[in-house]
Amino acid sequence: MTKVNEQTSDKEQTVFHHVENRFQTEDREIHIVARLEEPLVVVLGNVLCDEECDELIRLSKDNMHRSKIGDSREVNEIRTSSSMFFEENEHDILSTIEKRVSNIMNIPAEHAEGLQILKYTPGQEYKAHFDYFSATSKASKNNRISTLIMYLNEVEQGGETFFPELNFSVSPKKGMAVYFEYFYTNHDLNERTLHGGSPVIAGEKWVATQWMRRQRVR
Ligand SMILES: O=C(O)CCC(=O)C(=O)O
Ligand SMILES: [Fe+2]
Repeated sequence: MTKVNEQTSDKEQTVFHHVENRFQTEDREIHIVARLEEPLVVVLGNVLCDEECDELIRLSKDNMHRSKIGDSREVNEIRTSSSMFFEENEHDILSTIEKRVSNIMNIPAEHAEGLQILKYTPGQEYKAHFDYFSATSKASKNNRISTLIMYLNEVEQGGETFFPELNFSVSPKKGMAVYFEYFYTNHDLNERTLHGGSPVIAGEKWVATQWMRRQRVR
């Protein structure tokens, strides 16, 4: 009993500081649709307008490559989708979105990796994984601390973002997003952010993923 009490009073610090049902970024009102407290997972609405979603897909369409993961950058069966990264501010629309995402995640844009676009066709998936790098990898010196996955289209069937340790999944909905963070001192909490993309059953699935690093990257 005492132990449980100790744990609740030692609630971990979070970076995401929005508590209202709706909050304002420089250019857009964002809606909080659902939240889980520890680890913090927040479902957000009204993150991108339809035109921004369409434009991100249009701009990346011709540059999609079979996804590579990890330090070795090898093609791996863990992720069967196609992907690409934008360079920072490569297009006007990116700087707008970059600022908004930085507001939402409450981390300066200098900590942001290039926005990643992922495309899944039927049968393609992203098996359960962590977004942070393992302590033994070079990249962990400036590790990722939080993720925002933005849904760019309506998926006919399948393609949920699932969190197996939390018994929780988010169905893709155009313009919405899911946020989570994993820099907690309690490593069990970080490990509970295990997540993946379920196989798409019908239609295509497009997402834009923003990862934030602990220190600046530019
Ligand atoms: O496609 C999804 O729902 C998950 C994507 C993901 O986990 C990632 O980009 O790190
Ligand atoms: Fe991920």
